Amino acid sequence: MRNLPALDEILDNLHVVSLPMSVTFRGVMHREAALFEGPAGWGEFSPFLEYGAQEASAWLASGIEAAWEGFPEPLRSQVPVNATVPAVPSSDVVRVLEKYDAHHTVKIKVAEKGQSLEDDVARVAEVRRLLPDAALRIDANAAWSVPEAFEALQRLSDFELQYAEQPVEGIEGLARVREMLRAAGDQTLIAADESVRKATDPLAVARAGAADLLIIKAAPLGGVRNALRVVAESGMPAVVSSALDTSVGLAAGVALAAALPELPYACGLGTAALFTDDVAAQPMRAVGGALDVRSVRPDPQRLRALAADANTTERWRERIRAAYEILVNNS
Ligand SMILES: O=C(O)CCC(=O)c1ccccc1C(=O)O
Ligand SMILES: [Mg+2]
Repeated sequence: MRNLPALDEILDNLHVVSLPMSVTFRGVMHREAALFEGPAGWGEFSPFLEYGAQEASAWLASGIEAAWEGFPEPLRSQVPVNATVPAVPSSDVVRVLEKYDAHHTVKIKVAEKGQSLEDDVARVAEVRRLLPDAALRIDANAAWSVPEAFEALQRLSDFELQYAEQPVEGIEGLARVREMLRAAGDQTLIAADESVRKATDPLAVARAGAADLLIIKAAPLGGVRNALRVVAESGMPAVVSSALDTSVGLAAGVALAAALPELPYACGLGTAALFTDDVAAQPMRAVGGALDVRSVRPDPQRLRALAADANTTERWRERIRAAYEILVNNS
């Protein structure tokens, strides 16, 4: 990436925070993130704890873009967002939906470890019962096998899903599920997420024709400009999403959604609703099911109140050093 700041410019002004959540997501009740300020604004570095330095380096490039370059010109002033329902028991669906102020589009997590297809069907059925007119999508995070995905999507087709996100692992898997559905007369759209953001080549899915849609996230794709390039080169419809970011990271997602020539789907940028506290005085919270396109700066008092402990902070500083090393070697 161009204009890499010095490592100390990032580390000297680093704020590591731990945000409390009101519902478990990816098995955790807290989300850790490192935030830093540069001449263009604030950037976020929040790769998940199990990610290695190579994968994390794209997230650092994204934070550096936000803080040192800023974002491209927006083409719209608001972006629609979906509500996200984690893999909760169906009896908790009402409580989760109440956290969102609008429900035109809902993404439901499925295929969680330790749960059954019946749990997923019950959760989706409950959302559909409560919201007969909403657009519903599911996300399996690559957890089904091909036969499991085929069975699950056939069972779920009664609920008229807008699309199914990463039902199985891998580009071939996606292509196979899609073919099996089409052969059975099922037109459910398939979206690729992990096969874009964790792939060495984010365009391989598009080239293989393995999916109908791409899920596009600023941080794992190395920033807003890189993500825009992936969408343009793919020639595919894109859905902008995020990764349980703080409001600083969500602002990058919003900037990406705002700069895309076409935005045919509501964005997965509504997850600030799942936190009980956030770094900004005015968090990136949707109003009327949409987010305003704007910059976010953390509130110093909130940064102090949400600061992670010394060990956690040192662990994040070390992750930044390792990720930075990779960016330097690639530049
Ligand atoms: O897209 C959304 O609605 C919210 C974001 C989301 O689901 C997510 C959040 C953290 C990590 C992975 C994912 C994912 O899309 O797989
Ligand atoms: Mg996903």
